[in-house]
Amino acid sequence: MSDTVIQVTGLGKSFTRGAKAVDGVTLAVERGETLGIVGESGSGKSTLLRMILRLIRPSEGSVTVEGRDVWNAHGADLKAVRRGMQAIFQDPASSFNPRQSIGAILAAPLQVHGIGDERSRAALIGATLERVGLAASTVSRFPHQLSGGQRQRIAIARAVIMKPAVVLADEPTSALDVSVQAQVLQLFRETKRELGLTSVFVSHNLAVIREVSDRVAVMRLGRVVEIGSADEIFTAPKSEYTRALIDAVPDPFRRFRATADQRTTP
Ligand SMILES: Nc1ncnc2c1ncn2[C@@H]1O[C@H](COP(=O)(O)OP(=O)(O)OP(=O)(O)O)[C@@H](O)[C@H]1O
Repeated sequence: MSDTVIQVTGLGKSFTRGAKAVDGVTLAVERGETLGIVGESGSGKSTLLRMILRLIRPSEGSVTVEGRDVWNAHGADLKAVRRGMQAIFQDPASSFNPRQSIGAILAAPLQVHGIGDERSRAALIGATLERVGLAASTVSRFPHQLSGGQRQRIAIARAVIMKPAVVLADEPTSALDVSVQAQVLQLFRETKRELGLTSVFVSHNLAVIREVSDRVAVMRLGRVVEIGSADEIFTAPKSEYTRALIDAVPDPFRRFRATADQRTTP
């Protein structure tokens, strides 16, 4: 049975100058799945994600999350929308207050939403740090004292501590070294599975998208040119554009494509 968590319908955005950044996008994300959004720089991935997140107001179309109209919610509904949807961005250094300890950074959303008392919040923060592979003593540290990978672990902790239904990630590993990137992606996947989260994951990096996605939407010039299971997209892309994107990736993927071609050749 389908259980749609995010429904995007006819979503578009025109900035004052230039062509439409996002142009008539319709898609659905089912409970527990990760939809990867891939495409070249400027294809509209971040704008689409930010419209879902209620950060950029759409010029047209609608977004519902768990049945709530994100852009027309008020009062308790709006609070539920905000709480139910958390984000992870590329560079947490810029989204963390450098003067706040990690403990304060993780406590802030709980305080804003009036969750728990000081004691239960401290326990939850400790457990969440453990979940993301960091020592409980990290609470007394500051963002600049952590590595890029550790900061992204904090970003994941800050997102999941709210027990959201949905996590939206925009290039969360793009600023990290490849080996650290792999660890953070693995943590993202594990956390997502354990908590049953629904997610949308934006990246220009096909290898990253393949690693995390159940389904993949390929964007070009503000539109979705192709959407399908990760396997379909990577082994049997329907659109010429997707094929060209995959072929443009060096080595491992070219080999991968070659194998797929052999499989489809009688
Ligand atoms: N605030 C803004 N004002 C004007 N134009 C914008 C704004 N934000 C984005 N754009 C334009 O909208 C288009 C889509 O940008 P967007 O950042 O969504 O693409 P993207 O696929 O996420 O690219 P990247 O990977 O480089 O972030 C681009 O042409 C961009 O220049």
